[in-house]
Amino acid sequence: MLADVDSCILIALGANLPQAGEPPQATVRRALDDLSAAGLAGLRASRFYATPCFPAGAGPDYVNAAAVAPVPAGWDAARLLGLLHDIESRHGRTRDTRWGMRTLDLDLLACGAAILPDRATWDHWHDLPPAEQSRLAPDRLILPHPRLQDRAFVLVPLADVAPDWRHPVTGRSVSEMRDALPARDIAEVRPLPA
Ligand SMILES: Nc1nc2c(c(=O)[nH]1)N=C(CO)CN2
Repeated sequence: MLADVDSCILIALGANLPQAGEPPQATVRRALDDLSAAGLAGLRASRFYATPCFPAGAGPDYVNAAAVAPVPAGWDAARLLGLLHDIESRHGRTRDTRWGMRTLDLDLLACGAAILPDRATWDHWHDLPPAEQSRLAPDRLILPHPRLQDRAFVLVPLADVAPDWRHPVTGRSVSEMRDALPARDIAEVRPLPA
């Protein structure tokens, strides 16, 4: 268990298209290595999971994982987001592909207990439809991620590495948010053999 989950970043990883002849699982593994090599010392990764594409039928099954790492000294959320975008592009991610198809998707879920851009805006934005959120914050610097509490393919892996992290707005822990999801959603998130 990490000493202080409040000073950690939480990252969600997902991929459902092969990249350079390698299956999604290999891309996710490389992305984790890239994150460590780029300065996220002490990064810890979840197990890998096979998950049905959301929305249903929009593409092949995903491989999803999550990672947690202490925020490196002097780094802010914008620098972290820049790094995630860099690693996505290195692994063939283009920003115009269809929503259900990704060679690699790295989402910054949270940066410690930061609420960005600020509490009042977060309260307003997080209730908006996802398309409207993306329009208002194209760089996705709404933190915590507005859909963090909704998705089993995010919360099940995240509970492997940060079950006790608490959402700074709602006060709910990762394991509480996971347990609030429909059992059927959780059952669909299947651990892959190591
Ligand atoms: N199961 C699953 N479905 C998705 C995912 C994902 O990571 N996992 N990411 C998406 C685009 O961000 C769209 N749909």
